[in-house]
Amino acid sequence: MLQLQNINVYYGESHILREVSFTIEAGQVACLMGRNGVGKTTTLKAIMGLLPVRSGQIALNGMDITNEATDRRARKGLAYVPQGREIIPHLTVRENLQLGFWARATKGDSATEKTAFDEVYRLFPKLTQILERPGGVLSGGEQQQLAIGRAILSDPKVLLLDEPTEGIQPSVVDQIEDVIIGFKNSRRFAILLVEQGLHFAARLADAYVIMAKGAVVAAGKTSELSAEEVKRHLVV
Ligand SMILES: Nc1ncnc2c1ncn2[C@@H]1O[C@H](COP(=O)(O)OP(=O)(O)OP(=O)(O)O)[C@@H](O)[C@H]1O
Repeated sequence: MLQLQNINVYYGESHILREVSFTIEAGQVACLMGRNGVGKTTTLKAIMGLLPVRSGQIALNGMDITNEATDRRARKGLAYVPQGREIIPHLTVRENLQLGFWARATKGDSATEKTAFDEVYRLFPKLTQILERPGGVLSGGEQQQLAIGRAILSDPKVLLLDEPTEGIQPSVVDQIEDVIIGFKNSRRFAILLVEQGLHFAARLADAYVIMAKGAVVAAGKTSELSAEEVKRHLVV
C-alpha cells in the first residue's frame, strides 16, 4: 500500500533521513518508534510531501508519488494528523471538518456526506456540542479529536498519526486509543502510528519500524519484537 525506498531527506545541509525503507500493507497498523529526534516526524512529513526528498522513492498503491504536491497525495488517499494537530484556528469545528471532506477524491452525494460526518460524530460525540466554536479555542484533546475526524473524512487509504495521545488528558487518551483500535478492527485503511513509548504500540500494531539517528535499525512483526531491541532503541 505505502512503500518507502531508500529515502534521504535534508534540512539544509543536515542529513536527517538516511536510506529509510519500509512498507505498510493495506489495512495494517504499523508503528514507527524511536527516541526523541531520530526522524519520525520528518519521515511522516516526507511521506506527505511537506519536505522534499533528495533521493529515494515513495509509492502509494504501486504509484510513484515522490514528486507529487501534498494536496494531490491527500486526494490519492494519504491523511495526516500532525503532532501539533494544525487545526485552522479561525475556522469553526464544522468548517475544519468540511476541509477533510473536500480533500476526498470522490465526494459522492449529500447522503454520503451525511454518513461520513455522522461517523465522526459517533466516534467523537463531544464535537457535536462545539461545532460552531473556532478551532483555535479548543482544548488539546478536542483539537486532537477534530484532527482525527478531519483526517478520516478524507476517506484515506493510509492514515498517518504523529503521537496522537501526547499531552492529552487521560480520559481523552483512552477514547482516542479506543477509536484507533476500532479503525484497526475495521481494516478500512492502513495506519502508520508514531509513538515513542511501547505500551500502546505493542498492544495495537501489527508491525513495527524502529529508527535511530535517521535510519531504520529494526523492523518486523510486533509479536516478534524482542526485549533486547526494545532495550537498545526505545524509551521504556
Ligand atoms: N526545521 C528543522 N530544521 C532543522 N533541523 C530540524 C528541523 N526539524 C527537525 N530537525 C532535526 O531533525 C531531526 C529529526 O527530527 P524529528 O522531529 O523528525 O524527530 P522525531 O523522531 O519525530 O522526534 P520527536 O519524538 O522529538 O518528535 C532532529 O535532529 C531535529 O533536530
